Amino acid sequence: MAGSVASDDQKFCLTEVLDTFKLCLSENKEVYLEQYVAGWRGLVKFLNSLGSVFGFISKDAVNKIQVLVNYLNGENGSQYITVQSMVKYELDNELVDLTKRGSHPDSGCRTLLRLHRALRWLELFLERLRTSTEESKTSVMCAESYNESLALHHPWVVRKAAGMAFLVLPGRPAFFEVMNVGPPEQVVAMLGEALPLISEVYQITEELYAQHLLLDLP
Ligand SMILES: CCCCCCCCCCCCC/C=C/[C@@H](O)[C@H](COP(=O)(O)O)NC(=O)CCCCCCCCCCCCCCC
Repeated sequence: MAGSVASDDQKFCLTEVLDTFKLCLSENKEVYLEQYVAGWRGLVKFLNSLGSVFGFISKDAVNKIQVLVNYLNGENGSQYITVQSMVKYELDNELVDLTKRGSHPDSGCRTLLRLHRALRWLELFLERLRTSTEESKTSVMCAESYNESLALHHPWVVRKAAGMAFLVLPGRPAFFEVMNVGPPEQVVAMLGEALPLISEVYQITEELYAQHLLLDLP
């Protein structure tokens, strides 16, 4: 729809954001960095619309998005078209700190890894939302998803702050409202379509990182 592209600030619709992740996959199953980053941008916008308590989370996400955008727009941008090409380029040219942060503290590989771990949180959370009932609490679904994913990589103080932020998440009805997808049945249907793609992007990245022993980059 032309209208939805024209204005960036119009009412948020989560369907469009999740659709961005569909565009991430190339024919031979490589992950386009530009679309991946665009997906995260949309999610951050959504997060911001939930209130300023989430500011410390969106700020970190924005920083990481910016690091990747800078690579994409930089002089070696053509090496950053896909996550696969980025990994190859950075490893071949020794641009990644593998054991301890040193001369390459903000490599594309380590930066993307943080978002990749957050994508797992998203997958778990959306699956819980999809199968939730009217009685389900967003704060609980969010905390459970976080504990199973990102929390495993966060120090105590970050886990504590995150846990406190989750408590002020809007309840399920208001949350669905902000998603702006339509009635609950439509939300469930949309999530059912979006989740397999998010999952695939996650899986492909996970395997790539595992293959190159990059899953614990500092
Ligand atoms: C809907 C509620 C959203 C809750 C978001 C859950 C994720 C909680 C993450 C808490 C991160 C706290 C900020 C600090 C992070 C950093 O320490 C840490 C490590 O980085 P470093 O190695 O460079 O130090 N950074 C990270 O792990 C990256 C975090 C990126 C989080 C992005 C979250 C975007 C959330 C988008 C919400 C969209 C929800 C849509 C659902 C319908």
